[in-house]
Amino acid sequence: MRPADAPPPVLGARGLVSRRGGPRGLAPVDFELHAGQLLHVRGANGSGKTSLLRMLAGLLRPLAGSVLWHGGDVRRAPSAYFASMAFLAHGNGLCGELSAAENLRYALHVAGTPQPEPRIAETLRDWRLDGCAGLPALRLSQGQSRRLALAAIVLGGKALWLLDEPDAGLDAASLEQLRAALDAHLAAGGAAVVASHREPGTAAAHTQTLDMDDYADAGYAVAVGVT
Ligand SMILES: Nc1ncnc2c1ncn2[C@@H]1O[C@H](COP(=O)(O)OP(=O)(O)OP(=O)(O)O)[C@@H](O)[C@H]1O
Repeated sequence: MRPADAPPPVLGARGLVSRRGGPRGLAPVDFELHAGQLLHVRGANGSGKTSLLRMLAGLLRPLAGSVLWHGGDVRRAPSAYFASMAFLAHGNGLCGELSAAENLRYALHVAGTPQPEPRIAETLRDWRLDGCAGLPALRLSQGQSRRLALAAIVLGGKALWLLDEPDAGLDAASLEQLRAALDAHLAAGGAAVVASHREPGTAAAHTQTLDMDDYADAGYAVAVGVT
């Protein structure tokens, strides 16, 4: 049980039910995520991982339940929540005609987190995109596009990352870059929800697991891991 003076979780789901359900129907999801923690959402294709992330991102209205941000229902103070959150969907949200560097600047501007040019150049280097910074995004490979979208999330510096299969299409070096970015984000007090068929590779002490298959079998959600 949490001590009375402990801060509430940064993110929580209480009885959250997707109107899409999974293969076994509708079951409520509950979890609590504190600063410095990552929730790994795993499960079979169609088990509801994307639907859960879309509900957390405010893009899919739940059938029941609520999303809590610092203990308060996000519907009561949506601006504070959306200003603190970055969502990476299956698509990368790139503009094909703009160059990789222009896409990065544009994404940061739209997120309200513009960054100085040296930091943009440094991040492009970190993600091994400096060689294609001037290329139109439509010429980027699948993995390069994913890396660019991830670079925007990292550089944006939001407190909460919601990442739907961020590792899709990434090579070994980029997977390592993603793991390091997640570690740094958690170490800085950030939180993340990551849907993936792979283990995120973050320290066990900072990682919870929500298995959508278990919850589909049992009829309710289970979150295990750190307390
Ligand atoms: N746009 C939609 N309209 C209606 N049902 C949908 C829609 N998108 C997904 N579903 C259904 O919702 C359920 C959960 O799908 P979801 O995409 O959340 O699963 P997932 O666990 O992310 O799968 P995957 O691992 O294949 O990405 C599935 O039964 C799917 O058919």
